Amino acid sequence: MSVEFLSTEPCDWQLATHAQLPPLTREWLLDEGSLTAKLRALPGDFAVHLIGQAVATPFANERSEFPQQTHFVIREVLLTLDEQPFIFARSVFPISAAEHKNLNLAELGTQSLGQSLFNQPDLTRSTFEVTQLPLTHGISQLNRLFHDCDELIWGRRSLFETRGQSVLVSEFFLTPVPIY
Ligand SMILES: C=C(O[C@@H]1C=C(C(=O)O)C=C[C@H]1O)C(=O)O
Repeated sequence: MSVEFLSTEPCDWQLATHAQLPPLTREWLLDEGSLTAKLRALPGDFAVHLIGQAVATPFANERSEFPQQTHFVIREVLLTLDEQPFIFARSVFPISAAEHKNLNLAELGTQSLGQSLFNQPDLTRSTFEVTQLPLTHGISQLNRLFHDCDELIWGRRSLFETRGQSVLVSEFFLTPVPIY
């Protein structure tokens, strides 16, 4: 069964240290803790809505994070509070990570990827890269569809490493996140 992912175009990323981030934006984008935990601390019922998870071809600037790998799984989700989408997240990981018995990535379903990653004792995370999307980007259009709101959507990405495996996680902060 082929999956229709929502991400249809890559983003331009830059190291967070080079970006001029307003203070509240910085507080959200550069928080190194679990975004799932951060959302769960807000009012409302938290849920992960799975858009899709399948073997697929990442964008070139995602593949370049895994120079030795050739086959990948892509996972896209919406993190919601009371059914309102707060975060659109896209994760890319090699098949080897999907098959790793301790990571349980292949069976995640609507469980949060973060709950699996942040339970790993040897977890490390790279420096954040950030992006601010143009209104024409597909993810900005997604936000308009959900929230009838035009904003330059902020995103961040980082590379998690655990058990010799790597997971590239990109998270896009939709307009209910209090940074707009
Ligand atoms: C990495 C985390 O996991 C979150 C959940 C995701 C998922 O279930 O696919 C993807 C990205 C994150 O927003 C986290 O909670 O920090």
